[in-house]
Amino acid sequence: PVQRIDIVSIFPEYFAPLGLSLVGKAVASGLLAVDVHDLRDWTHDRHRTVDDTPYGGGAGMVMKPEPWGEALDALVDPEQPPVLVVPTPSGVPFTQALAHEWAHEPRLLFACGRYEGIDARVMDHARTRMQVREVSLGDYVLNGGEVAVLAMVEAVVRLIPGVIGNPESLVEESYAEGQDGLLEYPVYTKPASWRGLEVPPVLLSGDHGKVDAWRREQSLDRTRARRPDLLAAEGAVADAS
Ligand SMILES: Nc1c(O)cccc1[N+](=O)[O-]
Repeated sequence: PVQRIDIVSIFPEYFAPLGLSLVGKAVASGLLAVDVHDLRDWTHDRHRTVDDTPYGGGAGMVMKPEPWGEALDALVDPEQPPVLVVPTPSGVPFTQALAHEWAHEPRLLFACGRYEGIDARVMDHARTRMQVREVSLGDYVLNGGEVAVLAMVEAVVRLIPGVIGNPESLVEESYAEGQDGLLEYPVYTKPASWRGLEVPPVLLSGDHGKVDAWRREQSLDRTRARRPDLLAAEGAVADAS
């Protein structure tokens, strides 16, 4: 499983929360090392410049290749190169399957770029010495990759055996799926009545068959309403079988 995660960003303070969460516990228990680096440590000019205007024109700024090249030179061990993960809106979708895949990698290096992106030659050059994964968390505009890296690091680290107390190996688990690719059903706990709102009586019936049936119906209703795309995939499987 993952033993070492490096994160490079011009906002290293963004990753302070990692020390609090389950990631912090995993690091404290020696399960893995997580190191955050300031990209500007690999600049040499007075203003510690990391970006410049785009060739070909256009708005915004692009991250210069030199600092990234030097950062990767410093952080990549040729004997055990990491998977380089670059969050970008132009990436392939990040999925639970990818989280599982990366949880098996001994080393991961997350490169946080600004929205307009990192000079493409950085990824091209990196591909000569490590696997490079350009991934997107979703189709919305962020100002940089830091938020995406926080999400991806959590998704990956929680899968490492021993991190959330699950001694077994990387158990295959679905993402939002309650069962069979459907969304989770609604959940309830005490009190049975709250502000005039009652817990669905079936859940208090003690009839596990009825509870299971009710939950499946709820999952189906929710999936139809919120994620018809999952049903299409489900349907496709049904058709194929
Ligand atoms: N969407 C977005 C962005 O706008 C900037 C950096 C990373 C991402 N992303 O991973 O989805």
